Amino acid sequence: MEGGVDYLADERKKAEFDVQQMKIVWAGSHHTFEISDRISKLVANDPAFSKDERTMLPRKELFKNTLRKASYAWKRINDLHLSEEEASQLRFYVDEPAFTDLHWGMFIPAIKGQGTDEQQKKWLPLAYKMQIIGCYAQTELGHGSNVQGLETTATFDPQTDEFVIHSPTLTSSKWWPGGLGKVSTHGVVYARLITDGQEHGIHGFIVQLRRLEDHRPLPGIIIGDIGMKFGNGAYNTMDNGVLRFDHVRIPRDQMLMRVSQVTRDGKVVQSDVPRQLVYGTMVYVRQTIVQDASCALSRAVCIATRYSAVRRQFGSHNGGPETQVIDYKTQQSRLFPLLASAYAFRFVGEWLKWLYTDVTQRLQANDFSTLPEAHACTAGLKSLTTSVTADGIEECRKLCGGHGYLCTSGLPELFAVYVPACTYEGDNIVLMLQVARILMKTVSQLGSGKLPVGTMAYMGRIEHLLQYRCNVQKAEDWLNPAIVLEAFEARAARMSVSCAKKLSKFANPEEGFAELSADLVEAVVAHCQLIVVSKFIEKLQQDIPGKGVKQQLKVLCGVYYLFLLHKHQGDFLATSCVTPKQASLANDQLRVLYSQVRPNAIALVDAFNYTDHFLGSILGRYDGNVYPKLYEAAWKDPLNDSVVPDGYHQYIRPLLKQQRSAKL
Ligand SMILES: CC/C=C\C/C=C\C/C=C\C/C=C\C/C=C\C/C=C\CCCCC(=O)SCCNC(=O)CCNC(=O)[C@H](O)C(C)(C)COP(=O)(O)OP(=O)(O)OC[C@H]1O[C@@H](n2cnc3c(N)ncnc32)[C@H](O)[C@@H]1OP(=O)(O)O
Ligand SMILES: Cc1cc2nc3c(=O)[nH]c(=O)nc-3n(C[C@H](O)[C@H](O)[C@H](O)COP(=O)(O)OP(=O)(O)OC[C@H]3O[C@@H](n4cnc5c(N)ncnc54)[C@H](O)[C@@H]3O)c2cc1C
Repeated sequence: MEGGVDYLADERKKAEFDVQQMKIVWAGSHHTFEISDRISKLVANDPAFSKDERTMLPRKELFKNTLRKASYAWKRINDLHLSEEEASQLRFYVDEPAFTDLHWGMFIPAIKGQGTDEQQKKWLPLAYKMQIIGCYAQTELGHGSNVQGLETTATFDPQTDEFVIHSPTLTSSKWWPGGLGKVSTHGVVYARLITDGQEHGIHGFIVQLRRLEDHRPLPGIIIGDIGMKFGNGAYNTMDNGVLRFDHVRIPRDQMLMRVSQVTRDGKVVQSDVPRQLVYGTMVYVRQTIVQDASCALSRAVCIATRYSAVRRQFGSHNGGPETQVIDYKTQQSRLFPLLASAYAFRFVGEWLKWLYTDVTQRLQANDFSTLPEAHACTAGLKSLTTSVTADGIEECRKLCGGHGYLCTSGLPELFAVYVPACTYEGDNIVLMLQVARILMKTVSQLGSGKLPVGTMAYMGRIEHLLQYRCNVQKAEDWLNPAIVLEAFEARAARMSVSCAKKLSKFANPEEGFAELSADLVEAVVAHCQLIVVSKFIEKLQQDIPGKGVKQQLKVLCGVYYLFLLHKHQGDFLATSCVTPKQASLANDQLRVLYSQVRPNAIALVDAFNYTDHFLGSILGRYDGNVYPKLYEAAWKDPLNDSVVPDGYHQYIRPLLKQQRSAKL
């Protein structure tokens, strides 16, 4: 803290709950809090992990710096004998996208999920020790969303017992895989399997890309980086790559064979495992992306909340201090729903992690029954949470006024790094449409006696939900979770049923689906919001220790669902789930809740336990010492290295001279 002064101390004194206990709720457990707290400080206190100049560095220097940090991080992980959990926290707090994300986050999970026991035994030890570095090479120049449209081929050659990996067209070039451009030695490459002239769909293959001796591409391989991406610094620390194969040969046992096997004589044998498991790595990563959304949103909210308490504009009485901008109701109505969303996404992310772990255990026991539920939840929640988070970061920038636009606010880089989350791991609309298919299938089966399960179980009460009338009579009734849940269930069910009815009028269901796709996406949003609301309410049913902690979470939960109700009141009114009067009462109650959040706002963002290093924001500093630090930082800009700028003699002086002579 600057000179020990805490400019936000008065704000911190207003807190009505035990912040330390809230930190544990946010972290998930004492255990995860302890690891996250220790590792974040370890990173923050190590100058080798400084990120001060990231937005100023030219690409080559930026990238080399990322390599240095990744290699140093690996050294620290080994020197300190960190566990897998600690190592992953260390990478997280280093806070710089790098090839290691894809190595640990996709390459290894792909081998674990789609490789046979022997393949895992052979490849995983090498990958765990980073003796090989891998990427996930699925997307191509011509196709990303449409995985079945990928063009790279893997043709089995029975003569040599090898696959021939080939890029037959320009559009079949692999394009986008992170870590591919300059670093990876290996990739899990997705390609169309061809044996004996017949196609057998998309499969994953482990392909060596670069020589381990000198890092040069293997014969037949062209490989490079795809170029600069959005923003300074930001995601440009990542070497997203392009890759082409010219008849590259790999041994047969490098096809990932858990889902299907190719025998020595070229026969394709399907195992009991459903073919969708080829998409399994994406399910895993989508689930981590939901958890990551709460991190990114909470970061932006932490910056905007602290700065809103520091910043004063207008409202001085008799020469007294001006009003803190956080006290403006408009500021609260934009900021507090995002604060509540950060907590909501945290809890739904926690639940999704549980769901994913449960599905994985079932898969190991050959129980595939919950795979569609896992697919629907990860796809839908990934879309919902990343869209809200990307928009939320931008809203936080606006909430910080002009200073939010400075790189030193941390918000521009956070936005630039985050916004591709709406696209990678499945374009958000494409994923919503996947959920729409599952919703429509569920509605169509309602009369058949097959009861919907999991997050679709509410559809089983369809008769009741179609008859439902909300009985809210006064604003406080909206604090009753049972009333809220039913209103959200009825809205989601009615929107789905309405789409299903319209769909049934089309002779060709695919045509109908395409025609109604915008309405379907709205129905999916309603369904996914219901999941988030219900998981927040479930969280509140747990035993949550700590003075005032549960009460604060109840307030945030109320803010979350009432804000949604207000924002989407068109849906609620059009489906007759609430009356105009009830919608207005919901908004009255929302204002009451905002005033309850206000004294706790700073403590609620302190509970994220972010170090100043991780936040990387002068506006979000823990001590609130914003102005002197902004002023100081301006002088560090390279443009201020000299009083007279480079180019003065060439461009400014002749201009000024010309104006002088024109006047004379
Ligand atoms: C990665 C980093 C992770 C951790 C790093 C560690 C530390 C860092 C710290 C924190 C980071 C935390 C989080 C991550 C943050 C950053 C991430 C960093 C980098 C990002 C990497 C991004 C990588 C990629 O983008 S990889 C490429 C992803 N590509 C896609 O997602 C493509 C999208 N398209 C598809 O999924 C499919 O093609 C489709 C589903 C749209 C269509 O498929 P198909 O043509 O087969 O069509 P359908 O007929 O519709 O479907 C057939 C049936 O299959 C079912 N289905 C579809 N998908 C799945 C699935 N995934 N699982 C199960 N089932 C599925 C479908 O329902 C149909 O079923 P039915 O019963 O027959 O009807
Ligand atoms: C930063 C970043 C990192 C990435 N990392 C990797 C990686 O490591 N490995 C990898 O393999 N890939 C990676 N990708 C690729 C990524 O997975 C794809 O870009 C993503 O899946 C979207 O596919 P697309 O680019 O084909 O989009 P497109 O499908 O071309 O989308 C373009 C537009 O068309 C719309 N659209 C497409 N299909 C439909 C439809 N059926 N109905 C309605 N609208 C539709 C979309 O909504 C979108 O608006 C990365 C991408 C980015 C941006």
